[in-house]
Amino acid sequence: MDSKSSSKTKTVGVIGVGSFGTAIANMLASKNPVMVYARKPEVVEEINLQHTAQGKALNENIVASLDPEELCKTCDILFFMVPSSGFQEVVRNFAPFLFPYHLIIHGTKGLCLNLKEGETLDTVQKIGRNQLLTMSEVILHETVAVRVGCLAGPNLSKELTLGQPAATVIASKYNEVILEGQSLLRSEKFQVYGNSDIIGVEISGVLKNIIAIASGALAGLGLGENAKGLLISRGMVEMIHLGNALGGSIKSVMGLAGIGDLVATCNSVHSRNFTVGYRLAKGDTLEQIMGDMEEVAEGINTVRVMKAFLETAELRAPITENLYRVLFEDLEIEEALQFLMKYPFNVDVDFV
Ligand SMILES: NC(=O)C1=CN([C@@H]2O[C@H](COP(=O)(O)OP(=O)(O)OC[C@H]3O[C@@H](n4cnc5c(N)ncnc54)[C@H](O)[C@@H]3O)[C@@H](O)[C@H]2O)C=CC1
Ligand SMILES: O=C(CO)COP(=O)(O)O
Repeated sequence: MDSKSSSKTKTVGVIGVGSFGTAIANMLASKNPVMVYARKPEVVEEINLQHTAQGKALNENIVASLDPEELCKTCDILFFMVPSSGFQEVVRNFAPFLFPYHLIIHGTKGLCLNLKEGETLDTVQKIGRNQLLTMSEVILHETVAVRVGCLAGPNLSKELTLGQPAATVIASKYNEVILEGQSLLRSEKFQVYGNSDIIGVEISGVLKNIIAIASGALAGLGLGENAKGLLISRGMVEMIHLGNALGGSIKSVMGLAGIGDLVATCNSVHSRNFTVGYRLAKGDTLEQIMGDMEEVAEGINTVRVMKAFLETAELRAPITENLYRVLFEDLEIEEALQFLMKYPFNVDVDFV
């Protein structure tokens, strides 16, 4: 495989300058020059002239470009940090300029649908595993890139930006992707673990958002730590069964991307997903919340997608199913909670 990445300092690409993209770009820029891609000329100009992105401070080692071709020519290693809703479109814009020597790591905690033209989730209602794509699968479908990885774990961007200690997992089938990600991101304040189960790590990051919404709802109802402990442990079991059905291993849910991120996002007002649940419990409607939230809460779409997947998988996922009814069928949160409290869970640990 031919590679251009032999020089000591290499320019690393970051696609997306939202909360997470900015935090990761700053971390990468403490070791290497970084080129970020933004789609709006005013954002590119702000970064290049003022070293800020929508008001957030950026390392002076970071330059911005509007041009996917320039990023792909300049950078052998690209971090895709855009929400799942725009992921396929962005990857398609980059696809003509990507080669097998490129190494791609994404940080997106959502899913894409792989439906026939004209079909939507509303028209199909049920989906199977082959109609769902994780972001690494999108990259592999849309491009000639081979060395693909993901980054997931308890990584609330506000805490990363403050330089607080944290850790992440880089998952890939290719050890060189893990090693490269570790060498680019590892610092005194940021540990980087490796995992070869990329699907399990991606799915852990995706599914914990569902439980984070539910946790925010419990907090909004004024409930305490016992209820949260119950939710997180039953949520973990649900993630294990769903993750398994989607092709991930139990082990990945037990690690940083699963339990680690569950603990972080189920407890933090900095989590957008937690905030969605909290506001719902305080009486806001989903329309109001989505209307005034500037950043993406991936869990809302994930609940819809997983509900459609549950229609074909022979599985029950009571937290996801009840949250679906709260979000999309006007079930009161108190009623969903009562339903869950009466649910005939019996065995504590049924997955080992
Ligand atoms: N914010 C956080 O603490 C963390 C976020 N994540 C994940 O990272 C992903 C991105 O999240 P955030 O950065 O927080 O979102 P955000 O809402 O702050 O920013 C998203 C960025 O993507 C850009 N974008 C969206 N669609 C685009 C398109 N079609 N073309 C080009 N750019 C596009 C937006 O302009 C924006 O700059 C999500 O999947 C999220 O779950 C993962 C870990 C932590
Ligand atoms: O995934 C995250 C932290 O690890 C961020 O969570 P939110 O998307 O809920 O803000």
